[in-house]
Amino acid sequence: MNANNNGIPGFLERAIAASGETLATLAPGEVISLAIDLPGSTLARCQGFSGDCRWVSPPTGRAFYAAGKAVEGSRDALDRLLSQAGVWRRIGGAFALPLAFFTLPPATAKQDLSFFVPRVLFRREGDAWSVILSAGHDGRSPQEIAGDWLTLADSILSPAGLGGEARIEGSEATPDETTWKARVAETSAAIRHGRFDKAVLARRLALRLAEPVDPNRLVDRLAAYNAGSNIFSLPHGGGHVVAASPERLAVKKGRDILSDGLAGTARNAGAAPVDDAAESALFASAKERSEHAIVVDAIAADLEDFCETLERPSAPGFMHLSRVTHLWTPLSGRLKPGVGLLDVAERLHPTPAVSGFPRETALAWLNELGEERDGLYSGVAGWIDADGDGEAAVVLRTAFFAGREASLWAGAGIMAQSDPAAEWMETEMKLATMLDLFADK
Ligand SMILES: C=C(O[C@@H]1C=C(C(=O)O)C=C[C@H]1O)C(=O)O
Repeated sequence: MNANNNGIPGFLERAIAASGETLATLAPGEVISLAIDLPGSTLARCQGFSGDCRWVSPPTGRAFYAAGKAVEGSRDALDRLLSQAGVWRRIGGAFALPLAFFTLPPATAKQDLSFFVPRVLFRREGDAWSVILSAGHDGRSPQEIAGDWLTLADSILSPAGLGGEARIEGSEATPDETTWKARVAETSAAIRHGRFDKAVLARRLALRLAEPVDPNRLVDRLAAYNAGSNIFSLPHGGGHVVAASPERLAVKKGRDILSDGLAGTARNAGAAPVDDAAESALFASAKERSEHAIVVDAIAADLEDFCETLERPSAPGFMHLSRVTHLWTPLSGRLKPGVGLLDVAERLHPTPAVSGFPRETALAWLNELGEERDGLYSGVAGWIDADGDGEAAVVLRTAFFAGREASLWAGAGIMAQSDPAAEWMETEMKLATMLDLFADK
């Protein structure tokens, strides 16, 4: 066992042994989650975590470190788990509700929601730590399940692997700069002809790395520079999606719901915390303000259907990030009884911040231009607990890593008066969030 574990494995072994009889009753279709509050601050001294899934949210003091999949599936299966306590049996743990991770595809794709419940998940809420061990019915004996939990727990509590130096050997932009700028001009012309109001054009930067990198290390480094964002790494399509997302599509706690209207971008040079001139120009720009208003109006219209009350600030504020500043309008409401986080996320996604407006016309236009977003860029990633509370983030400032290949994406909201060179610069600044991971190598 790992030297940094501070007696956690022994503690887990005893807790698991006490639940052995319940494990033996696991029936087909059921999931059992054993939630154990961990003693004191032993985990705070841990020198890094591993695993194949993590979610870190510095502003809330929340972090999840997870490994394995106890069960996975689509929205129906997740609804069944969430709605029937008898199907997702929870044992122990004062506050440590079990949880699932879920994703929605990129704005331009049409797949459904998918989810998984990790086998082992360490959960931090401020100073409180717990571990949630989950198992689906797969024919294994209680002893085998227990052994697997302990092995995975031990692997998570090991510092992240070295994983090579993140040095870039080569890169390729698709489409190239000239083609992308021409697309921007074409899009603005289509808007002036009245086809739609806004479209979010994106582009890909493919990197070839000298060696594979450990996504866990990337998350740690992103957290150091993007402390206001949700930073995560999720297993996806044979690799990992890593992101530092500034945009919360939906956050639900009890019946309170929150959604970020985020659109309109200026540079944030990084030398000073805030670039005042760029910020004032952003606020004063008719183009940026209407691009922003389209997003806020669309989110508000969708939330109205779900909410008893909805609050919406009359003017946007600013969200300052490591490389850019955005116009930001947080909307908050009280949900009607029975409305779930997944209902809200599925309705809002994709917002005009990542697709355009009206949604279907803008998406048809992107399709015509041949934009095929990969990884989870402009999709959604989130977590939901057994009470139905959780968070859905828009997958932005992101890259998909598989072996030595990385695929980075960024986009910009195109309006009638867009300047192709300025929009290209905006995508460069957005890409820099992920490129900064490699800059000092
Ligand atoms: C599309 C992206 O970001 C979105 C688009 C923005 C804009 O057009 O101003 C700002 C924030 C995000 O909602 C991206 O990061 O790729």
